[in-house]
Amino acid sequence: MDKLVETAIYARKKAYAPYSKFMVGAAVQGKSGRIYGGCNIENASYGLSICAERTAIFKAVSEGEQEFVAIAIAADTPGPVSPCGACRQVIAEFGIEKILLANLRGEQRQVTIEELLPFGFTKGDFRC
Ligand SMILES: O=c1ccn([C@H]2C[C@H](O)[C@@H](CO)O2)c(=O)[nH]1
Ligand SMILES: [Zn+2]
Repeated sequence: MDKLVETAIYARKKAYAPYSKFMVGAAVQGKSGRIYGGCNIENASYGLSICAERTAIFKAVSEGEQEFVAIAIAADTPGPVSPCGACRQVIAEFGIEKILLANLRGEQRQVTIEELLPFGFTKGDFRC
């Protein structure tokens, strides 16, 4: 199995999801080669919860990584997990080209950000 998917599955085990009980893991690889894992972290004030994808990307950025090779996302879903709109927007921000969606049954699908977020808002939209 792809190492990035394996890391996402491992990161999922750390999820803090007492409310939804839906555990998600992600792993992003920076151009430096380093891999950063992330999990979803929920809150009693539900809206403050953060997804696994954004945890992983924000961890990486806070470590100085701003260019990425790929991201993998994994959850216990019937098919490969589909990231939420907020995470699609953050993936688009960093132009991550290789996006691997996976589940725990070993099903995997590679998609592009254009497929996930067609006609998305980008920094190009407010530069005149
Ligand atoms: O791609 C996804 C979809 C959902 N979640 C989290 C948010 C919330 O904690 C829980 C249920 O939506 O799953 C993620 O982390 N990533
Ligand atoms: Zn999300």
